[in-house]
Amino acid sequence: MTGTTVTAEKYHGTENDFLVLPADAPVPDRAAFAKTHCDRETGVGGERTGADGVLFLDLDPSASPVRVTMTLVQPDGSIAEMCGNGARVTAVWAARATGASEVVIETPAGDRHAVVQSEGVTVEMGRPSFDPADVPLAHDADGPLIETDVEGLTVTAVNTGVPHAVAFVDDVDAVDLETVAPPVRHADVFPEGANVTLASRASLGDAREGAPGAPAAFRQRTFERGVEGETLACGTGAVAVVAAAKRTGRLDTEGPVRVSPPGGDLVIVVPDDGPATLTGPVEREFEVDLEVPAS
Ligand SMILES: N[C@@H](CCC[C@H](N)C(=O)O)C(=O)O
Repeated sequence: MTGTTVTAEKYHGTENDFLVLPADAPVPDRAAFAKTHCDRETGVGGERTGADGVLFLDLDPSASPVRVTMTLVQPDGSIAEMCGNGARVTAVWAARATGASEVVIETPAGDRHAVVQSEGVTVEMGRPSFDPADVPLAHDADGPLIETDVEGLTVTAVNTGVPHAVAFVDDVDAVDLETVAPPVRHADVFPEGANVTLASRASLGDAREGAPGAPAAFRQRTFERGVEGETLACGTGAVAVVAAAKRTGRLDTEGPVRVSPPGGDLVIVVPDDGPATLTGPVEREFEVDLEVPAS
């Protein structure tokens, strides 16, 4: 350790939790910073020790709408192309800094438009793609991967900013995700790896008190690449559930769908021909001074 500290903020979106730092914070080795402070046993303190990643945010308040470049450094030091819950956190962070309710978030997966309202933050998530080149799938894959066995799990592969292998099961809680997911996450068919997302139908009666109403509902669990474990929510995963449900004939709607990971409730819209949206709550937890590891 150098003895240098930086002030970070801790946020979560439906319990997918992140440290947030301005991009010009003096952190020469971002991967080392994320590995140190995201560790679930020895990382940053708080209600839950550690975090699911560090968001380095570069704000341009003079743009109209304001723009933020979002870089998510994950607990293993990798950089994710997109993060739905991280984008919601980014939008709230930018709104607090500028007073703006509309924010454009620049990500490696493209620009994402976000709107911050008291009832939740909505992020435009782009169009889900099943195209093998977009997921991406291995070059010898002969078409999209739809309801296909991969390492014992029947999955549908879709890119919603990052790759997801979605498996529909009777009960997400009955699956030992930490055992089932790693072979799929590392399967040869996914040359860049994949997040592994489980989904099962939920009845509307399962809605938590105060949850936004929606005509169809799924429960969701996701094992995330980069975290290398289950997170309490995954926004790109929630969009992947709805996109895969439509693609496999389980759902036929352009309207809102409630998707409930363990950390809360999200509302997803996947139009037949247009960008998906993700809506959900964001909370700012605290501010903390953290040591910067030597580079
Ligand atoms: N939690 C995120 C997804 C973050 C990226 C993922 N771990 C990957 O590497 O693909 C979300 O809310 O979308």
